[in-house]
Amino acid sequence: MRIDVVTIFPSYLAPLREALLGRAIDRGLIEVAVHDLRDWTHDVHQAVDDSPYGGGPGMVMKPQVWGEALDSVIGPVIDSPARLVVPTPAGRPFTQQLAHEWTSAERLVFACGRYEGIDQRVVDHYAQRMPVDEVSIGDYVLVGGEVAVLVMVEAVVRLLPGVLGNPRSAAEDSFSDGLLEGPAYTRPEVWRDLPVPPVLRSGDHAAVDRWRRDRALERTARLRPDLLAALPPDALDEADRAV
Ligand SMILES: COC(=O)c1ccnc(N)c1
Repeated sequence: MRIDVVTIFPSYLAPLREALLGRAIDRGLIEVAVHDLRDWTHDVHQAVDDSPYGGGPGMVMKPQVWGEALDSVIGPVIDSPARLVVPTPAGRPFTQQLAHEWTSAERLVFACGRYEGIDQRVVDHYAQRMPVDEVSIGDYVLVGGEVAVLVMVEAVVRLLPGVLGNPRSAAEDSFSDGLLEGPAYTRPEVWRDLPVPPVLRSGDHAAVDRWRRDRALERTARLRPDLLAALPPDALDEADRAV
Protein backbone atom coordinates (compact mmCIF):
# COMPACT_ATOMS: atom_id res chain seq x y z
CA MET A 1 0.00 0.00 0.00
CA ARG A 2 1.21 3.49 -0.84
CA ILE A 3 0.19 6.33 1.43
CA ASP A 4 0.51 9.98 0.44
CA VAL A 5 -0.20 12.85 2.79
CA VAL A 6 -0.53 16.47 1.64
CA THR A 7 -0.20 19.01 4.46
CA ILE A 8 1.19 22.45 5.32
CA PHE A 9 2.91 20.88 8.33
CA PRO A 10 4.91 17.89 7.02
CA SER A 11 6.78 17.54 10.32
CA TYR A 12 3.47 16.69 12.02
CA LEU A 13 3.60 13.39 10.16
CA ALA A 14 7.08 12.42 11.42
CA PRO A 15 5.57 9.74 13.74
CA LEU A 16 4.61 7.78 10.61
CA ARG A 17 8.25 6.79 10.38
CA GLU A 18 8.53 5.60 13.98
CA ALA A 19 8.10 2.17 15.60
CA LEU A 20 5.60 -0.24 14.02
CA LEU A 21 4.87 2.01 11.03
CA GLY A 22 8.54 2.77 10.51
CA ARG A 23 9.32 -0.93 10.51
CA ALA A 24 6.53 -1.56 8.00
CA ILE A 25 8.14 1.03 5.72
CA ASP A 26 11.61 -0.46 6.20
CA ARG A 27 10.24 -3.90 5.35
CA GLY A 28 8.58 -2.58 2.20
CA LEU A 29 5.07 -3.42 3.43
CA ILE A 30 4.02 0.20 2.87
CA GLU A 31 5.35 3.27 1.13
CA VAL A 32 4.76 6.66 2.74
CA ALA A 33 5.28 10.06 1.11
CA VAL A 34 4.51 13.37 2.82
CA HIS A 35 4.09 16.45 0.62
CA ASP A 36 4.16 20.14 1.59
CA LEU A 37 1.09 21.82 0.09
CA ARG A 38 3.05 25.06 -0.18
CA ASP A 39 5.21 23.45 -2.88
CA TRP A 40 2.26 24.10 -5.21
CA THR A 41 1.90 27.80 -4.43
CA HIS A 42 3.29 30.38 -6.83
CA ASP A 43 3.19 33.58 -4.84
CA VAL A 44 5.83 35.03 -2.60
CA HIS A 45 3.64 34.54 0.47
CA GLN A 46 2.89 30.92 -0.49
CA ALA A 47 -0.77 31.62 0.32
CA VAL A 48 -2.90 28.51 0.85
CA ASP A 49 -6.06 30.08 2.25
CA ASP A 50 -8.43 33.01 1.75
CA SER A 51 -11.50 34.58 3.34
CA PRO A 52 -14.74 32.57 3.20
CA TYR A 53 -17.46 33.56 0.72
CA GLY A 54 -20.56 34.54 2.68
CA GLY A 55 -18.42 35.90 5.52
CA GLY A 56 -17.82 34.23 8.85
CA PRO A 57 -14.76 33.55 10.99
CA GLY A 58 -11.54 31.95 9.88
CA MET A 59 -10.08 31.18 6.49
CA VAL A 60 -10.79 28.54 3.84
CA MET A 61 -8.07 26.65 1.97
CA LYS A 62 -7.81 27.63 -1.69
CA PRO A 63 -9.03 25.15 -4.34
CA GLN A 64 -6.36 26.06 -6.90
CA VAL A 65 -3.45 25.06 -4.67
CA TRP A 66 -5.15 21.83 -3.64
CA GLY A 67 -6.04 21.02 -7.22
CA GLU A 68 -2.44 21.36 -8.39
CA ALA A 69 -1.13 19.39 -5.43
CA LEU A 70 -3.61 16.52 -5.73
CA ASP A 71 -3.28 16.34 -9.52
CA SER A 72 0.46 15.99 -9.02
CA VAL A 73 0.27 13.47 -6.16
CA ILE A 74 -2.62 11.34 -7.44
CA GLY A 75 -1.58 11.41 -11.07
CA PRO A 76 -4.07 10.47 -13.83
CA VAL A 77 -7.34 9.93 -11.96
CA ILE A 78 -8.89 7.77 -14.66
CA ASP A 79 -9.06 4.28 -13.09
CA SER A 80 -6.87 5.58 -10.29
CA PRO A 81 -6.20 2.89 -7.65
CA ALA A 82 -6.18 5.65 -5.05
CA ARG A 83 -8.80 6.63 -2.49
CA LEU A 84 -8.76 10.31 -1.48
CA VAL A 85 -9.39 10.79 2.24
CA VAL A 86 -10.23 14.20 3.69
CA PRO A 87 -10.20 14.22 7.50
CA THR A 88 -12.92 16.54 8.79
CA PRO A 89 -15.20 16.79 11.85
CA ALA A 90 -18.02 16.99 9.30
CA GLY A 91 -17.27 13.51 7.96
CA ARG A 92 -18.50 9.95 8.27
CA PRO A 93 -17.22 8.18 11.37
CA PHE A 94 -13.88 6.40 11.05
CA THR A 95 -14.41 2.89 12.38
CA GLN A 96 -12.57 -0.42 12.59
CA GLN A 97 -14.77 -1.60 9.73
CA LEU A 98 -13.69 1.33 7.54
CA ALA A 99 -10.07 0.63 8.49
CA HIS A 100 -10.55 -2.95 7.28
CA GLU A 101 -12.17 -1.72 4.04
CA TRP A 102 -9.21 0.54 3.33
CA THR A 103 -6.70 -2.31 3.72
CA SER A 104 -7.65 -3.39 0.19
CA ALA A 105 -6.82 0.03 -1.29
CA GLU A 106 -3.65 0.16 -3.38
CA ARG A 107 -3.22 3.83 -2.47
CA LEU A 108 -4.55 6.16 0.20
CA VAL A 109 -4.07 9.90 -0.39
CA PHE A 110 -4.82 12.09 2.65
CA ALA A 111 -5.58 15.80 2.22
CA CYS A 112 -4.99 17.58 5.54
CA GLY A 113 -7.21 20.63 5.91
CA ARG A 114 -6.53 23.45 8.35
CA TYR A 115 -8.29 26.67 9.18
CA GLU A 116 -12.02 26.35 8.37
CA GLY A 117 -11.40 23.49 5.97
CA ILE A 118 -10.80 23.08 2.26
CA ASP A 119 -12.98 24.71 -0.44
CA GLN A 120 -15.76 22.14 -1.00
CA ARG A 121 -15.16 22.14 -4.74
CA VAL A 122 -11.95 20.16 -4.20
CA VAL A 123 -13.91 17.22 -2.78
CA ASP A 124 -16.66 17.69 -5.38
CA HIS A 125 -14.13 17.74 -8.24
CA TYR A 126 -12.26 14.59 -7.24
CA ALA A 127 -15.42 12.76 -6.15
CA GLN A 128 -16.48 12.81 -9.82
CA ARG A 129 -13.31 10.89 -10.72
CA MET A 130 -12.36 8.62 -7.82
CA PRO A 131 -13.48 7.41 -4.39
CA VAL A 132 -13.40 10.30 -1.92
CA ASP A 133 -14.09 9.84 1.80
CA GLU A 134 -14.70 12.76 4.16
CA VAL A 135 -13.98 11.09 7.49
CA SER A 136 -14.15 12.08 11.17
CA ILE A 137 -12.23 10.36 13.98
CA GLY A 138 -14.75 11.52 16.58
CA ASP A 139 -17.16 14.23 17.62
CA TYR A 140 -14.66 16.96 18.34
CA VAL A 141 -12.75 19.59 16.35
CA LEU A 142 -8.99 19.66 15.91
CA VAL A 143 -6.78 22.41 14.53
CA GLY A 144 -5.81 20.36 11.48
CA GLY A 145 -6.35 16.98 9.86
CA GLU A 146 -2.77 15.75 10.47
CA VAL A 147 -3.47 14.12 13.84
CA ALA A 148 -6.48 12.36 12.33
CA VAL A 149 -4.25 11.03 9.56
CA LEU A 150 -1.86 9.55 12.13
CA VAL A 151 -4.81 7.82 13.80
CA MET A 152 -6.26 6.45 10.58
CA VAL A 153 -2.95 5.35 9.06
CA GLU A 154 -2.00 3.43 12.21
CA ALA A 155 -5.44 1.79 12.41
CA VAL A 156 -5.21 0.67 8.76
CA VAL A 157 -1.55 -0.30 8.52
CA ARG A 158 -1.62 -2.49 11.64
CA LEU A 159 -4.23 -4.62 9.84
CA LEU A 160 -2.02 -5.26 6.82
CA PRO A 161 -0.56 -8.77 6.57
CA GLY A 162 2.88 -9.03 8.13
CA VAL A 163 2.76 -5.75 10.04
CA LEU A 164 1.78 -7.10 13.45
CA GLY A 165 3.99 -9.82 14.91
CA ASN A 166 1.00 -11.95 15.80
CA PRO A 167 -1.89 -11.82 13.28
CA ARG A 168 -4.22 -13.00 16.08
CA SER A 169 -3.80 -9.56 17.66
CA ALA A 170 -5.73 -7.84 14.89
CA ALA A 171 -8.24 -10.68 14.67
CA GLU A 172 -8.98 -10.39 18.39
CA ASP A 173 -9.10 -6.61 18.55
CA SER A 174 -11.78 -4.68 20.27
CA PHE A 175 -14.57 -4.32 17.69
CA SER A 176 -13.36 -7.35 15.73
CA ASP A 177 -16.37 -9.27 17.05
CA GLY A 178 -18.45 -6.16 17.62
CA LEU A 179 -17.57 -6.01 21.30
CA LEU A 180 -15.07 -4.09 23.39
CA GLU A 181 -12.09 -6.12 24.49
CA GLY A 182 -12.20 -7.37 28.08
CA PRO A 183 -9.51 -6.74 30.72
CA ALA A 184 -5.96 -8.07 30.33
CA TYR A 185 -3.49 -9.18 33.02
CA THR A 186 0.16 -10.19 33.28
CA ARG A 187 2.64 -11.01 36.08
CA PRO A 188 2.81 -10.62 39.06
CA GLU A 189 -0.06 -12.82 40.25
CA VAL A 190 -0.86 -10.27 42.98
CA TRP A 191 -0.14 -6.55 42.64
CA ARG A 192 -0.96 -4.14 45.48
CA ASP A 193 -3.22 -6.81 46.98
CA LEU A 194 -5.06 -7.15 43.65
CA PRO A 195 -4.95 -10.73 42.34
CA VAL A 196 -5.14 -11.90 38.75
CA PRO A 197 -8.57 -13.58 38.25
CA PRO A 198 -7.90 -17.27 39.10
CA VAL A 199 -9.58 -18.61 35.95
CA LEU A 200 -6.79 -17.04 33.89
CA ARG A 201 -4.23 -19.23 35.69
CA SER A 202 -6.39 -22.37 35.54
CA GLY A 203 -5.11 -23.72 32.24
CA ASP A 204 -8.74 -24.43 31.31
CA HIS A 205 -8.83 -22.76 27.88
CA ALA A 206 -12.58 -23.17 27.46
CA ALA A 207 -13.19 -21.55 30.84
CA VAL A 208 -10.73 -18.75 29.98
CA ASP A 209 -12.45 -18.11 26.65
CA ARG A 210 -15.87 -18.02 28.35
CA TRP A 211 -14.60 -15.71 31.10
CA ARG A 212 -13.06 -13.34 28.56
CA ARG A 213 -16.24 -13.29 26.48
CA ASP A 214 -18.32 -12.55 29.59
CA ARG A 215 -16.04 -9.68 30.60
CA ALA A 216 -16.18 -8.27 27.05
CA LEU A 217 -19.98 -8.45 27.06
CA GLU A 218 -20.16 -6.80 30.49
CA ARG A 219 -17.75 -4.04 29.47
CA THR A 220 -19.59 -3.41 26.19
CA ALA A 221 -22.96 -3.28 27.94
CA ARG A 222 -21.57 -0.83 30.49
CA LEU A 223 -19.57 1.47 28.18
CA ARG A 224 -21.00 1.00 24.67
CA PRO A 225 -24.57 -0.37 24.79
CA ASP A 226 -24.94 0.96 21.24
CA LEU A 227 -22.49 -1.69 20.04
CA LEU A 228 -24.55 -4.44 21.66
CA ALA A 229 -27.71 -3.08 20.07
CA ALA A 230 -25.98 -3.07 16.65
CA LEU A 231 -24.98 -6.75 16.82
CA PRO A 232 -26.74 -9.06 14.37
CA PRO A 233 -29.40 -11.24 16.09
CA ASP A 234 -27.31 -14.40 15.84
CA ALA A 235 -24.19 -12.77 17.30
CA LEU A 236 -25.05 -13.71 20.90
CA ASP A 237 -25.54 -17.30 21.98
CA GLU A 238 -27.52 -18.49 25.01
CA ALA A 239 -24.47 -18.28 27.28
CA ASP A 240 -23.88 -14.70 26.10
CA ARG A 241 -27.44 -13.72 26.88
CA ALA A 242 -27.04 -15.05 30.43
CA VAL A 243 -24.33 -12.45 31.17
C1 LIG B 1 -9.34 19.76 10.86
O1 LIG B 1 -9.70 18.40 11.06
C2 LIG B 1 -10.44 18.12 12.18
O2 LIG B 1 -10.73 18.98 13.00
C3 LIG B 1 -10.91 16.74 12.32
C4 LIG B 1 -10.56 15.75 11.38
C5 LIG B 1 -11.04 14.46 11.60
N1 LIG B 1 -11.83 14.14 12.65
C6 LIG B 1 -12.17 15.09 13.52
N2 LIG B 1 -12.99 14.75 14.56
C7 LIG B 1 -11.73 16.41 13.40
